[in-house]
Amino acid sequence: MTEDRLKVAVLGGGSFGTALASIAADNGATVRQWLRDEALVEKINRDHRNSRYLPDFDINPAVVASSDMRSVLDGAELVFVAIPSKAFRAVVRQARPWLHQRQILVSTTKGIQEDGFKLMSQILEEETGFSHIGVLSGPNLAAEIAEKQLTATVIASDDALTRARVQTTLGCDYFRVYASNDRYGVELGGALKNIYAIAAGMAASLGMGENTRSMLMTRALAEMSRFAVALGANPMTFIGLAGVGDLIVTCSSNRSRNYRVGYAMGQGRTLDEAVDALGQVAEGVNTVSLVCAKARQEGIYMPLAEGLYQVLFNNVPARDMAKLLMLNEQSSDVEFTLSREDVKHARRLEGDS
Ligand SMILES: NC(=O)C1=CN([C@@H]2O[C@H](COP(=O)(O)OP(=O)(O)OC[C@H]3O[C@@H](n4cnc5c(N)ncnc54)[C@H](O)[C@@H]3O)[C@@H](O)[C@H]2O)C=CC1
Ligand SMILES: O=C(CO)COP(=O)(O)O
Repeated sequence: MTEDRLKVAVLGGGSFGTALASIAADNGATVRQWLRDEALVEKINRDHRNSRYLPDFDINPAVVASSDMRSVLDGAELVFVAIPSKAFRAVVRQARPWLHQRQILVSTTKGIQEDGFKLMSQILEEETGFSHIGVLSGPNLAAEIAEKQLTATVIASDDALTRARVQTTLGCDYFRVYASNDRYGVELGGALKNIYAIAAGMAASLGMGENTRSMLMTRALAEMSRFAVALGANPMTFIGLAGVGDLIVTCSSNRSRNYRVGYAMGQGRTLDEAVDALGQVAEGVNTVSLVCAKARQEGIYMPLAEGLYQVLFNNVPARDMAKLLMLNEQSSDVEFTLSREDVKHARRLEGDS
């Protein structure tokens, strides 16, 4: 009967890759997980725990870890790539000899590549030329998934087979997989929200209140949507799980690594100290630089992202920046329901005042 089971490969031995591997195994798939660290491979296969990234949770014992990329990908029909954005392309290139047209490739990574401002599924497309490509994104703290807390996610792809296969492979009584055909919007939402999670962590550790957090999240959503519209994406996607849903969870939880970086900085740590103490990837640190550069280049108004950039990289104290922003911004509330002309007009008035 084993031959009938779907074969799933997960590239990446971090917390999210591990949580997804375990769900797929719970659902009856044959799951292999690739990671570089031999010692961790042995521990996962022996103890059925990822002691480095998810130490408190059992993994389904059917998940087999390996550092041999070829054996992990051999026969895999569905491949999840859960590798931080900085290493994403290199790992896909390493995998390329064992990838083939019929496979479904899904990125779970919420980041942007500097060169060409590429999202991860675009890298999958460029490196393989395959047609079954998707993105998994949503309010998905890995530790909560491992706890089997009720969770929802989005599989976004213009390919119906990719959407359906991921829904059946991961969907279960605690994990709901919604489908979207807006791959770009879903992926952009996941990357952008990390910026505001850092700002929310910072605001929390500076003792700012719930009104502040609510304002921050809502204006973040306006800013994300504005950026998305300027890049040709559908802002309506941002009112779904992969936009506002993910924004809420990462701006509210100290389980979010981006939030934790902001929190540590609010306590007086430098960016380097905060990132070192985390010991994992907080994609928002890199994303804020790339998004601000893009926004400046395209003339997109992004005061929150720009303010965070100044705090992170130009030593502007967070509290001073918050005061400055309060004086700066009094634009329209729900901007993406306005015409672009109205938005420009409001912006001109703001500039005059
Ligand atoms: N952890 C979470 O709660 C969630 C994470 N994500 C996204 O998933 C992506 C992966 O995240 P996690 O699994 O949490 O990552 P992680 O930070 O826990 O671990 C990343 C994994 O990638 C490996 N890695 C790093 N550089 C590598 C390289 N050059 N070659 C091979 N392997 C390398 C690390 O050794 C580690 O196994 C991130 O971009 C994140 O945005 C998405 C949803 C939830
Ligand atoms: O994207 C996430 C939850 O949806 C995880 O956020 P962090 O990368 O900030 O931990």
